[in-house]
Amino acid sequence: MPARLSMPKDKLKFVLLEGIHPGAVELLRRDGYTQIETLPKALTGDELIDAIADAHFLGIRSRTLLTDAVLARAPKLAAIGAFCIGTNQIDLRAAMRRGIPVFNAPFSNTRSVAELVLAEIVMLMRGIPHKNAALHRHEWLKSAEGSFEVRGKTLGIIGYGHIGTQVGVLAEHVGMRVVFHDIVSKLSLGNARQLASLEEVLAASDVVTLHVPETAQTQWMIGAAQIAQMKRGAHLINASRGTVVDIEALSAALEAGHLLGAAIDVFPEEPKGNDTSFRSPLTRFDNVLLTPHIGGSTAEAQANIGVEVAAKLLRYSNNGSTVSAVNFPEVALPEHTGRCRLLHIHRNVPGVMAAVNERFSQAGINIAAQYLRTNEEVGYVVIDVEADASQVALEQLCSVEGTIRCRTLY
Ligand SMILES: NC(=O)C1=CN([C@@H]2O[C@H](COP(=O)(O)OP(=O)(O)OC[C@H]3O[C@@H](n4cnc5c(N)ncnc54)[C@H](O)[C@@H]3O)[C@@H](O)[C@H]2O)C=CC1
Ligand SMILES: O=C(O)C(=O)COP(=O)(O)O
Repeated sequence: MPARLSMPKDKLKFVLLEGIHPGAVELLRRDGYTQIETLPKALTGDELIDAIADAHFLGIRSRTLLTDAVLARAPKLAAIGAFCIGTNQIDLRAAMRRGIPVFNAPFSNTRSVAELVLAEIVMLMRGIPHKNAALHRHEWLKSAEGSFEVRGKTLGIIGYGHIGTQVGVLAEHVGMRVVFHDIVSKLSLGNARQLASLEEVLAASDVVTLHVPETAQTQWMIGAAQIAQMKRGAHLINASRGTVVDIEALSAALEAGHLLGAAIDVFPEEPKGNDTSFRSPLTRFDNVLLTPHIGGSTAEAQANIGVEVAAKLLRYSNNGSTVSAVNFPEVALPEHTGRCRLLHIHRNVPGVMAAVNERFSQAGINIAAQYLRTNEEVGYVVIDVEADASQVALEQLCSVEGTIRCRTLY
């Protein structure tokens, strides 16, 4: 039996994990939603399953793993908000097949990451992490050895997307030369140059910074062989995903003095919250600047993300719009004042739309407007009918073969 949702706002439950900004809660409340549960950390296992068992909308950040098995335990889930950029923590295809659109904030924290990386470039080139650690141990290391200006040095950017391009622009402002590698041919900003391969960028750079998403291709893409291709005395920055760099290989290169330093913000395994301790082979190196995945954690970014993603969930809940969903056919919709709106998510197989229209016609329901978008696996059709036909229309829709999910908006 496909999921059928047709409820007033105060019956719809939002669960927001991982300390999502209060601005999101405020926006939802202002719109009339009252059932909003918030938690400051990520959940796993039974705790996660219990928390989302009766949720209609779920908000997470980078830490909550939503596998198909987890999604299967949330039968009422209508949409997911990733209050961050990365969506690798969600099985997007499984969510799509279950009729659940996923929304994120594709650039609300871009600038925050870029600023942090710029600061790290300067800190690393001056050997500050090492000198700072020494001073905390009462050791005075006044020396120019291993300390360089960034002006005239080469920055290599791997992944020249939203963040990579911003980093490049900021780095040029302090006089750096910028080269980059991307799997896609990209418009170079400023004087940045796209080189022919990853190897060329690694070999040319004094600092290499990673800004790729987590994919099958980027997993462990920087290992012993790639680090060996970097210049002796270069620095590595990773504020992308923890699985992009082989930490053992990085440790070995630091131990051997091949790399002079590193700044690492993301780790293969990260604590679920601030009440859990952090362990990494990198904690033993003074010349490694470690930060607890805070590239996007600024007041500005979090406030913007809170409002942006909450607004996308609201739009989907109130109006049915899936514009900017990362895993779903995108349907942009006008207001449906005075009418009833039906949302129907179905498997994209021949005959579904014919069956929908036939049933409406047989039941004498007049369709005021119809909007359809499909991708290779699912179709999303939104149908506006006169308000008094809503119940019959919903019955008809839900019984169409191929239906994944249907819902009414008033
Ligand atoms: N540390 C933190 O707090 C934050 C980390 N992030 C991470 O940064 C990543 C990048 O963010 P954006 O720049 O907004 O993403 P984006 O999608 O705008 O850019 C990613 C770029 O990487 C390229 N790329 C993909 N696979 C590649 C490969 N195998 N080799 C080379 N290039 C490849 C893409 O073509 C694209 O140009 C996010 O996916 C997220 O994982 C994002 C925000 C905050
Ligand atoms: O936006 C992203 O992809 C990030 O990595 C930031 O994650 P966070 O919201 O800090 O858990």
